[in-house]
Amino acid sequence: MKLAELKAAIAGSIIQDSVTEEISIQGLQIHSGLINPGDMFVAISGYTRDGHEYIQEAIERGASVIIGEKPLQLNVPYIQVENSRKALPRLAGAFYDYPSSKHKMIGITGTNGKTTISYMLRHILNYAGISCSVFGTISYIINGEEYPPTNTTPDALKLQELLAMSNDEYVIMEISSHALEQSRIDGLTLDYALFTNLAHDHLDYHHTMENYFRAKQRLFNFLNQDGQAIINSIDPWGRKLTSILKEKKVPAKIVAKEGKGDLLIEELSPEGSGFRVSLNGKSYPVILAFPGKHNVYNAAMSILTCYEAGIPIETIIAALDSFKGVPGRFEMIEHPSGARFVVDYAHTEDAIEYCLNTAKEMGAQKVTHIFGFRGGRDQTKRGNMLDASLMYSDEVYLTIDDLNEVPLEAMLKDLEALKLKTSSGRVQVISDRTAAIRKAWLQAKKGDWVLITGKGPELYKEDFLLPVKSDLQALEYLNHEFQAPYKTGAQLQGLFK
Ligand SMILES: CC(=O)N[C@H]1[C@@H](OP(=O)(O)OP(=O)(O)OC[C@H]2O[C@@H](n3ccc(=O)[nH]c3=O)[C@H](O)[C@@H]2O)O[C@H](CO)[C@@H](O)[C@@H]1O[C@H](C)C(=O)N[C@@H](C)C(=O)N[C@H](CCC(=O)O)C(=O)O
Ligand SMILES: Nc1ncnc2c1ncn2[C@@H]1O[C@H](COP(=O)(O)OP(=O)(O)OP(=O)(O)O)[C@@H](O)[C@H]1O
Repeated sequence: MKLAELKAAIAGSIIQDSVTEEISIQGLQIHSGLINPGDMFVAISGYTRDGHEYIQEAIERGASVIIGEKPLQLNVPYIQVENSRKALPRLAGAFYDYPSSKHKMIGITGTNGKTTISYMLRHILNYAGISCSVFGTISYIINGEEYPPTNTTPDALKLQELLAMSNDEYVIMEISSHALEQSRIDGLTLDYALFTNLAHDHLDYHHTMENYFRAKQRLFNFLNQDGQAIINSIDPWGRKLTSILKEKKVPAKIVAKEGKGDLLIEELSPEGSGFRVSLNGKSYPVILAFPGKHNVYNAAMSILTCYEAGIPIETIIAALDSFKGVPGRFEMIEHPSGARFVVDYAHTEDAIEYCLNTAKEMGAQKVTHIFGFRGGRDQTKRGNMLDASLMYSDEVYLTIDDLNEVPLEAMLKDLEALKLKTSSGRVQVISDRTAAIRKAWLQAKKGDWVLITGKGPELYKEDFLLPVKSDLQALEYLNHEFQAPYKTGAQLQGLFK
């Protein structure tokens, strides 16, 4: 691509431009280590590092043009812009020929439910014969192929590259508040923008709930002219957003339980697997083999979005009937005794409440909750998460999700301090996550439910006692070992010491 075309995309934000000759740009990169000869390198001042410090490496690797935001004299063509992070989506959009315009775009934001809704939407669209890509926390699915994700929302460069790769009609994107703050989706226009809910999370980054909410609101600036907001107004922040959008005259459709709404949830069965929705004055029964009231709300958001996209309601309901669930979200495993083990990705107070409450409503007689925290991230939510856990469980094993470079001793000290604060006598700190799972496995009896939350399908970053890499693998391992006929109880005890 010609440099002139890329410069046109950032015209207005150029401060200094030493390049007069026409240059052909082979590729665009933000990481110096990925530069090939003839590429443009965009230096970004980051949160942990400064991309400008890697310009020399980029030049050595053959970068032909550098974009940055500092006044520099270089021996290669250099363009100084006001803000490199904001210039990046414009450059990337132009480089990949504005690929979002070739797709119907659905963006989903909110603290919880984004992944679940994106999987439900994909399932319904596919059922209706419509192809779609998904970019989110679990994976990037494009043209039917799965790719490991970098971030929940990819950076602006990766995002445009993925959009260009996709031949799918629809693209469903989870859009994190970080992405909205960091201009990752600048330049996109959305056909549908969904808001699920807001709960205490990521305050290490946003500091206050109001800031966090403001970041989420930005999503609705990306709606195209005919675009449609879809809001879960069962959530109080959703109701607040509805009023804000109304004032701004942004067209919004509303999911509600009672009162006014474009889709009303009626007659919710206690554990949530069966419910009715009312839409356009008609009432429809929906069967969802994926438990939890929270998943009813997710299904309602998906139904309304697909309905707005023109899929017949009968098709949508038939599709949901065969929806099997989402990896690591309320995944149930039966213990040989008949006890239930559940692996779930809950990592906020409200998600814990929903999950534990679902177990109660499904008949749990005793609930053991195994959960932990990620080192270095929002620590202000920990106490509330433990309170929520104690409200709905009989026994809590506090453990770790991953250390994230925090020393184990420091993490254990925090866990012990939390335990002391509760003074409930129902909390045990077990630093090794798999030891906690094993303890619960050995004690489980019919009627017991054990919920293991926080990691979902994610792989462990630490090495634990059991030779496994995830919560689900730990359960498979225990199931296998304890059913293997040639091992005596004593041998097994030895194995796990
Ligand atoms: C705090 C944060 O959000 N950081 C994000 C940010 O990183 P950054 O730009 O500050 O990167 P940096 O490491 O400081 O480096 C600065 C620049 O130097 C460049 N560099 C660096 C090293 C080198 O050798 N050469 C080089 O050129 C880098 O490519 C970068 O351009 O921009 C990067 C590109 O978009 C993101 O990958 C990165 O996400 C980090 C990994 C992260 O953990 N982010 C989390 C907080 C996040 O974004 N999470 C949300 C989901 C939240 C949720 O709902 O659960 C998400 O969307 O994933
Ligand atoms: N609508 C909802 N309301 C509250 N909690 C929910 C809702 N949907 C899912 N959850 C809980 O949140 C967890 C994460 O769900 P999901 O992965 O769908 O959310 P997410 O927004 O994609 O989260 P993340 O961005 O952290 O990946 C689930 O395992 C469940 O415990």
